Amino acid sequence: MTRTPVNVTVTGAAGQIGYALLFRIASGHLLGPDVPVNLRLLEIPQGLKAAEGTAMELDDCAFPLLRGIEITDDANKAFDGANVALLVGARPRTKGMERGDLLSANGGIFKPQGKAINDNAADDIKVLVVGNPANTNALIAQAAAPDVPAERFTAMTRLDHNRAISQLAAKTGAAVSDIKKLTIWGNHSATQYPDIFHAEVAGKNAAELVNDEAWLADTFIPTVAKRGAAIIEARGASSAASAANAAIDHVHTWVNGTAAGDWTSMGIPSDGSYGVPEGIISSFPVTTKDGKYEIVQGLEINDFSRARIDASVKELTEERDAVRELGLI
Ligand SMILES: NC(=O)c1ccc[n+]([C@@H]2O[C@H](COP(=O)([O-])OP(=O)(O)OC[C@H]3O[C@@H](n4cnc5c(N)ncnc54)[C@H](O)[C@@H]3O)[C@@H](O)[C@H]2O)c1
Ligand SMILES: O=C(O)C[C@H](O)C(=O)O
Repeated sequence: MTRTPVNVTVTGAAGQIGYALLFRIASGHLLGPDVPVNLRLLEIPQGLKAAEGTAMELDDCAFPLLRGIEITDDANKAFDGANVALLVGARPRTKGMERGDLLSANGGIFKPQGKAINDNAADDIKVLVVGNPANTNALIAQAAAPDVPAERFTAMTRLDHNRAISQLAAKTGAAVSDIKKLTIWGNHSATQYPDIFHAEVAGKNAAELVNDEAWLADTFIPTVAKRGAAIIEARGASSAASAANAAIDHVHTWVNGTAAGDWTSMGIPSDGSYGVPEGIISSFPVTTKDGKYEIVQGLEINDFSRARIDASVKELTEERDAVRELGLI
């Protein structure tokens, strides 16, 4: 049976994440090995020529699943009929710059893109915001798209989730595939809280196995939360291949489901669960099935976790208030 191609729009297609992302989408890693795709690449006018070069390379791969590529600087065209939108294009943080500084610079990008999604995308559109500050950019885009169900707007904390798995595997000597039920709470920023109290390492509770609160507080949490800055310091540019990989993981899991006995982390509009104010886009533990996600309920939150979740949520509410004052939501 021939499947109808899925329209996947990528903004910032000529950037470094775009370059690491597009080839994996076209080769079937985003949606599955039997799902054909049409790529729509949105760039600013200065980025169009480089996007055309990337499209030439995509052609040269002769990917069987890639049915078409369109390149444009017009958001209405880029999101026309889009089923999946990866909002990557933004101004990356550079050395010494705090993510809060990016709010106004990036707000101007995500409001019009949210409106273009509202007016043009397919009814089943799923949006992942990667461009920083990702959670609040997702909120801006979502607020500009009142006709799209709010839960379709998500922000990427999967890179943080993957980083935390890798650090925990290194500490315990376990394989990454043995680590389950890890959670990133809050903002994709240095205040995020990677939580191992419910995580399992080969079926054993991770926090009990590690049994080292000093390592948790002084090594694990800061290493995961500041990894983005450490990569900028080392590479002179923000993470690209690992970010693209996490974007692939996020959408693949959203569409294809979480494995039994595991969950993932996604930045999603809060429904008030775990005391996170309704409406802000915060990272939660979620399971996914049939293209929908649900927050994992009933987890006991200890005092150590509560203080850290609250701190990250406070930052998110401050970002929301700031963009509200700027008239962006
Ligand atoms: N959420 C995460 O985990 C995570 C991880 C890594 C990077 N990021 C963020 O992803 C974003 C992109 O990173 P990058 O390294 O690819 O940056 P980059 O500068 O290499 O590429 C960004 C691209 O976006 C384009 N662009 C800018 N404004 C645009 C607009 N209005 N419409 C369409 N395209 C536009 C630029 O022309 C450029 O080609 C940054 O904000 C970065 O901080 C997020
Ligand atoms: O913080 C950044 O700008 C870098 C990126 O979000 C990352 O986590 O690698």
